[in-house]
Amino acid sequence: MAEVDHLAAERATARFDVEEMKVAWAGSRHAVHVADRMARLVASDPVFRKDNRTMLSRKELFKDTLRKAAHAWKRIVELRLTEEEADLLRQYVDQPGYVDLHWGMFVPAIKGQGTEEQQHKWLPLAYKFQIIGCYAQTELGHGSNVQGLETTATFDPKTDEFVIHSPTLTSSKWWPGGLGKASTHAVVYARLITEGKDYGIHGFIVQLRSLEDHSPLPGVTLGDIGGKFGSGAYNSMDNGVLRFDHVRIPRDQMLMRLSQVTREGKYVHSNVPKQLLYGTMVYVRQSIVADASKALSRAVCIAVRYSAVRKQFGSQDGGPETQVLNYKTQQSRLFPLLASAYAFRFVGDWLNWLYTDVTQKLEAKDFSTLQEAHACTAGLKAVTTSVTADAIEECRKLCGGHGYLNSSGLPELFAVYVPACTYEGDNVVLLLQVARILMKTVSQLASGKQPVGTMAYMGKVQYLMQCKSAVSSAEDWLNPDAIQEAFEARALRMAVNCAQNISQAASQEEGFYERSPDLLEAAVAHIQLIIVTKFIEKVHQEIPGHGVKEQLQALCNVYALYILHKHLGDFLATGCITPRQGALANEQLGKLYAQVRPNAVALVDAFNYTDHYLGSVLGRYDGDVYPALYEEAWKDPLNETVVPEGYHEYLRPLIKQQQLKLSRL
Ligand SMILES: CC/C=C\C/C=C\C/C=C\C/C=C\CC/C=C/C(=O)SCCNC(=O)CCNC(=O)[C@H](O)C(C)(C)COP(=O)(O)OP(=O)(O)OC[C@H]1O[C@@H](n2cnc3c(N)ncnc32)[C@H](O)[C@@H]1OP(=O)(O)O
Ligand SMILES: Cc1cc2nc3c(=O)[nH]c(=O)nc-3n(C[C@H](O)[C@H](O)[C@H](O)COP(=O)(O)OP(=O)(O)OC[C@H]3O[C@@H](n4cnc5c(N)ncnc54)[C@H](O)[C@@H]3O)c2cc1C
Repeated sequence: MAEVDHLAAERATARFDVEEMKVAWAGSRHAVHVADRMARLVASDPVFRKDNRTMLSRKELFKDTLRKAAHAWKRIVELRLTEEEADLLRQYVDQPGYVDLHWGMFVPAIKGQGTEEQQHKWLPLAYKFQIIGCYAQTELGHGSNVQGLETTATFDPKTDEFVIHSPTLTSSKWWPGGLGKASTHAVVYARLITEGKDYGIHGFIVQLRSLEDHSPLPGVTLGDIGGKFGSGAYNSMDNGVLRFDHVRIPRDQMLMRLSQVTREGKYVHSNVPKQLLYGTMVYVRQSIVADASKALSRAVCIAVRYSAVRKQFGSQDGGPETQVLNYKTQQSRLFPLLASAYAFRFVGDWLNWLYTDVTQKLEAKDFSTLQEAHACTAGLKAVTTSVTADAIEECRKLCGGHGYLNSSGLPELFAVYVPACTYEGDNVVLLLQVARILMKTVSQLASGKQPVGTMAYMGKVQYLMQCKSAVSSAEDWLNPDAIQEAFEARALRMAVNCAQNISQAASQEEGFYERSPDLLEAAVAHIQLIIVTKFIEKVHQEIPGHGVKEQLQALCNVYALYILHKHLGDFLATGCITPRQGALANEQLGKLYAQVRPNAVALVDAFNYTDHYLGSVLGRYDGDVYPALYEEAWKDPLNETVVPEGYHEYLRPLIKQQQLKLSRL
């Protein structure tokens, strides 16, 4: 706890129990305690220091990542941490590295697509780090179009092996994290060819490097793909390139849970949907939604605390300067982001529940919710990451000039975060998947088929296509039913409009192609409806703690009315609300901001982030920003010498030359 709390006055104005809000945010009292313990464990360990990260060269940064990963593993083993604790510890170490892909994709790919026998063989090795794995799907020529991958895995019945080969330059694996320098193994996605026939993409476990000296195995060419956006940031990750020259692996290293190749080379597909091959991506997409709320809440925490500390301009009578957080413009930019952080947190929890539920159903051979899981993970991944990336940049601007300094933590957070809009599925490509499912659902309405899950509202088509909002005062917008109906009507009408336009095209495919910009917007409207709905449902639950429910209610309304205001064109164009009702929503939004203002600092305190995890002099818990900024500046390598290197070569001769010229005048 800080000795001098420059934000004490702010904390004193909070009208709710912050400790109970921590529980609402984390999900349970247990979750708060575990997270707290792990965060402090990391913060107090000098090996996990990260304040100098942006000043390291790529090589130093990579070595630092290896050191931190090894140290984290040592602590996990020494302290006998549970899986939950270990995951949190890695999260608080907060440095992208090969372990993310090892635990996050390699292990889940084997769990999801390997037979029991294969899991039995490979998982213990992975669990003990006797092998390190990555997920090698994307190629130089194709990422989004998975069916377009070119790497081949040709079965050779003579030796009972697959021959893995990269036939072209564009078939080189390109991007997999952990591949460049660290991984010994990969799950490689390749076209399976047997008995002369191409059966499409399948996963194979392939060893890449020697377990003795880490050198590439014969036929394997691999390395790092080079520096990436920003200093520090994602450059700690060794995203890699990989080519195979007829590399042989035993037949039983094909992941055979979904389909098999027999000893004779016969291809057998189990009676399951082929999309289960994409299961690892679905799993990671749902984790990315939870991750979005973490990244967004970090940025918002920095911007809110700093905005409470920072003062600009005085009152007209020469009184004290105004905290920038008191400016209505600052509030209207910042509070929707604060509300979005909470919204993403709760929708992330719900998505995690949905994913678990679908997984259990799949194990019981019930595939009925597969489409729902795909639409929700793809759509929520796309919307939450796009919003978060933009929001981090907005938080940088909200912090003025100081936000541009590395010591604010925001440039690095942005650089680390933006690829989330691309990896695990480009956001536009994923939203078009949602749109495809929306169009399918609309086309089935006429046949009387009742949509289910998050599409169920479309079943109310008769009503939602013609309903008119009953809102007649700003307060009416506090009614969750009014919000829900407006969002449902907007999403449905946008989808139906798209479907009608597509039906006028020469073919469904051509119509979809022509209307894809509108389809994107319809998909976003549908996903925003899900986020609003899940927030409303959360607030309807019993939530203990003085004032906690009221604050969440206010944030829920901020989120919904902000989206309504931002996308007013959609709501008006589809006739769901009138311009007057739009203006009333904006009026209500202003009142809600005033309600959030005294609680803002406490609402970000409830994220319970240590100063180490935040990594920002502007976001310090104690608000003592200026001495910290001043001190940080002196740590820059440029300040190691008073006179800079290069002075004698470049500055002195220049100055002297000018002096000489002047003296000749
Ligand atoms: C590792 C991190 C761990 C934890 C995360 C925690 C925090 C995150 C922090 C950091 C993350 C760290 C690192 C990131 C690592 C990144 C890794 C990667 O990027 S791996 C590579 C990912 N690649 C992609 O995502 C590719 C995107 N493309 C696709 O998914 C598909 O090709 C696409 C869906 C676009 C198209 O597929 P295609 O087969 O061509 O199908 P089509 O459109 O015709 O659809 C056919 C049919 O299938 C249905 N469908 C498609 N996808 C799925 C799915 N996933 N599940 C279920 N069903 C699916 C589709 O709806 C259609 O159905 P119908 O036939 O119409 O019924
Ligand atoms: C930091 C990072 C880490 C990664 N880690 C891994 C990893 O561990 N393993 C792995 O296998 N891969 C990894 N990837 C690769 C990643 O999954 C792909 O980059 C991603 O799926 C996007 O594919 P792409 O690069 O082919 O983009 P492209 O598909 O080439 O996208 C280029 C543009 O085309 C547009 N576009 C493409 N198709 C369509 C369409 N049908 N309709 C409309 N517009 C379209 C996109 O919206 C985009 O604007 C990583 C990528 C990054 C950046």
